[in-house]
Amino acid sequence: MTRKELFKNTLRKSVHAWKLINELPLSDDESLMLRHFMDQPGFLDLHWRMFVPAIKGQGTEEQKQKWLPLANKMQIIGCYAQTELGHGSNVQGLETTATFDPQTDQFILHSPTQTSSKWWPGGLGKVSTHAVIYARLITDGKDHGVHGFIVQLRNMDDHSPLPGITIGDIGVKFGNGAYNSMDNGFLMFDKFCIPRDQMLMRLSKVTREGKYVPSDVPRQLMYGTMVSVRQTIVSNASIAMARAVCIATRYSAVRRQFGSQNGGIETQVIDYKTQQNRLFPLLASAYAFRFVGEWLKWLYTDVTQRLEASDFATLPEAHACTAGLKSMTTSATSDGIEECRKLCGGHGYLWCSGLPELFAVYVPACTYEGDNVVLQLQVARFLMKTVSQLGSGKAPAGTTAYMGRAKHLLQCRSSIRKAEDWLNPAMVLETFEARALRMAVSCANNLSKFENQEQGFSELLADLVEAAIAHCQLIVVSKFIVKLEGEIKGKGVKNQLKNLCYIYALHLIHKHLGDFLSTNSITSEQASLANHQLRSLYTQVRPNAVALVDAFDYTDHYLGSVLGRYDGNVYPKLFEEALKDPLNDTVVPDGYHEYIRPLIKQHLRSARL
Ligand SMILES: CCCCCCCC/C=C\CCCC(=O)SCCNC(=O)CCNC(=O)[C@H](O)C(C)(C)COP(=O)(O)OP(=O)(O)OC[C@H]1O[C@@H](n2cnc3c(N)ncnc32)[C@H](O)[C@@H]1OP(=O)(O)O
Ligand SMILES: Cc1cc2nc3c(=O)[nH]c(=O)nc-3n(C[C@H](O)[C@H](O)[C@H](O)COP(=O)(O)OP(=O)(O)OC[C@H]3O[C@@H](n4cnc5c(N)ncnc54)[C@H](O)[C@@H]3O)c2cc1C
Repeated sequence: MTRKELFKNTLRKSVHAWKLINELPLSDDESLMLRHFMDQPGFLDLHWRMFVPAIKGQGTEEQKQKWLPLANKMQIIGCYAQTELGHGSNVQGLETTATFDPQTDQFILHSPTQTSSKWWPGGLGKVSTHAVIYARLITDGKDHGVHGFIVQLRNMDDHSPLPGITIGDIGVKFGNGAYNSMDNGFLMFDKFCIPRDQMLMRLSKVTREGKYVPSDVPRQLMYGTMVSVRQTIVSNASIAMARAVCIATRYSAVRRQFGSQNGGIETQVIDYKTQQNRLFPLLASAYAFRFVGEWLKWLYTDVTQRLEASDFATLPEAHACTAGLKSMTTSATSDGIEECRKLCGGHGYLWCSGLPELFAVYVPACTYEGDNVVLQLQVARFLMKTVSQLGSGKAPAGTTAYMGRAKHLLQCRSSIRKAEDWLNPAMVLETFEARALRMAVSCANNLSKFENQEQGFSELLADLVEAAIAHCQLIVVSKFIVKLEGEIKGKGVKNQLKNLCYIYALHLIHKHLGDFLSTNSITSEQASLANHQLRSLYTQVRPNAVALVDAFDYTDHYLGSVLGRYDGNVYPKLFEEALKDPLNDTVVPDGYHEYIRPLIKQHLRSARL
C-alpha cells in the first residue's frame, strides 16, 4: 500500500474495531486485546492509552465529567502532545507557552520558536480533534514549569485546523509499512486562546484572578500517564518477543543444513548448540517478560490505589520499575527480533518471514515513552539515593529490599560447587543480588569522589546505566523464580518453566560475565559450571521447544510468517509468496526495452567488431 492507502486502511480497521467493541460489547481488557489483534499502530492507541488516562489522572472532577463522556464515546478524538522538535527526553525543557490572560480569563498558547513546535505525537497529524498539550504555564510574567492543557485542534464540522493552529504529518518513518500507519504529527500555535478551565487542574490551579496555586502532591504525578504506558509496554515486549521466537523456533525445526550421512537427511538447524544458544535464551526471555509484566501490572495497580489515598511512598519505586523494565525489555526485544531474523538465515530477510516488519514496527519502543538510556538513568538515580540511605535506619523496601542485606552481599562468596547448584534458586538470586549491589555501591563510591555530585553523575553515566540494568535483570530473574514458587497448572509445565527460568538467568551470567567476575560475585570456575549447566538445559528444552512456542497460541494469520507456519510447510509457501510479487506479473520486466535490451545489444555490437 502507499502511505495514503495504509493510513486510510488503518482508519477503516480502527473504526471497525470500535464498532465491534460497542456491538459485542467488549470489556476494557478485551478492547485492548482487539487493538492488539488489529496489529497496526493507529490513533486509537493514543486516544485510549494516553489522552483519556491523562484526563483521568490530571483532570478535576468537573473536567472529567465534561471531557470523559465525549472521549469515551469517541465524539472527540484525542492525542498526547508533549514532545517538541527541540525537546523530547527533557520534559522540563519544553518551550511551548501557555500564558494566562486575566482580561479574557484565557490561556494563550504559543510556539515561540521553531524548536517549540510539537513534533511526534501519534494521531496528531491528521486525525485528532483534541489533544492534551504540555506547555509552560506563565502567570503574571512568572514561569511555573510544564503543565497539561486540553486543547481543541480541529473544527468539529469539517476537520479543518482552528485559526491559530498549523498542523500536519511529520513524514515517512523507518520501514515500509510498520509505524507509517500512524499520523505522527507536528503542531504550532500562533497565540491560540483556550478557556482557563481547560488547564488540567487536579494537581495545581490558576484562579480567576490569575493566582497560581501549586499542588500539595508530588509534581511528578503529571508524568503519571507515561508511567501507565511504560507498564503496558513491558507486557507488550513479551508478546513481540514471543512472536519472533515462535517464527524462528518453528523454522529452525524445519530447516536442515549439513550433517547428512550416506545420503541421509541433514541436521535440523535447531539441533546445533550455537542455534540453541542464540534461540533458547530468547524463548526464555519471552516467558520471563510475561511474568515480570504481570507483576508490574500488580505494582502499578497497587501504587494507583495508594495515590488515590494520598499515599505517595511507593511512587519512586513504581517510577524506577516501570522506567527500568520498559527500557530493559524493549531493548532486549528489539535485539531479539533481529537475532531471530538472523536465526532464519537468508529467508529471514524476506518480508514474508514476518520478521522485517515486526522489527520495523517494534524498534521505536526503545525510544518512545522515554529513550531507553534516559530511563535507565532514572533507575540509577533511584539506586544511588537508596545506597546513600543505607545505614540511615530507613530500610530499603520492595525491589531494593536486597540492599538492606548489604553487609552480607558485599562480602559473601558464591557457594556454587557443581553445575547443578546453578538450579538452586537461592544461590542464583544471591549471585544476581551481589552483582547488582556491588555495581551500585561501586558507582556510589566513585560518585563520592567528586565534589560536585551532578558533575560526578555526568562523568559516570555509562557505569550508572550498567548498574541500573543489573538491578532490572535481578528483578526479572526474581519474579520468574517467584512465579515458579506459586501454583502452576499442567503436568510437566512447571519443569519446562524451571528450565526456561534458569536458561534466562544463566545466559545473563554468560552475557555479562565481565560484571559478575569483576564484582567477584562468582569465580571463573563457577562461570564455567554455569555454562555447563546452560548446555544441559538446552538439551532438556530442545524436545519441547516447538511446543513451548505453540503454547503462545498465535494463529498463522497473526504471525503473518511463511517461515513460522504451524504446519511447517515452508518451501511451497515461499514459492507461492514469491509468485505473488508484482515483478512476477510479467515474464519480461517493465524496463527491458528501455534499459536491458539496448545494453545487451550494444555489447553484442562491440563483440562483433
Ligand atoms: C499492542 C501495542 C500497544 C503498545 C502500547 C503503546 C501505545 C502508545 C505507543 C506509543 C506512544 C508513545 C508516546 C510518547 O512517547 S509520549 C512522550 C514520552 N516522553 C517521555 O517519556 C519523556 C521522557 N522524559 C521524562 O520522563 C522526564 O523528563 C525524565 C527523564 C524522567 C526527567 O524528568 P525531570 O527532569 O522532571 O526529572 P528529574 O530527573 O529532575 O527528576 C525529578 C524527580 O522526579 C522523579 N520522576 C521523574 N519522572 C517520574 C515519574 N514518571 N513518576 C514519578 N517520579 C518521577 C525522579 O525520579 C526524581 O526524583 P528524585 O527523588 O530523585 O528527586
Ligand atoms: C514512533 C514514535 C511515537 C511517538 N509518539 C509520541 C507521542 O504520541 N507523544 C509524544 O509526546 N511524543 C511521542 N514520541 C516522542 C518520544 O517520546 C521521544 O522521541 C522520546 O521521548 C525520546 O526523546 P528525544 O527524541 O528527545 O530523544 P533525545 O533525548 O534527543 O535522544 C537522543 C540521544 O541522546 C541521548 N540522551 C538524551 N538525554 C540524555 C541524558 N540526559 N543523558 C545521556 N544521554 C542522553 C539519548 O540516549 C539518545 O541516544 C514518539 C516517538 C516515536 C519514535
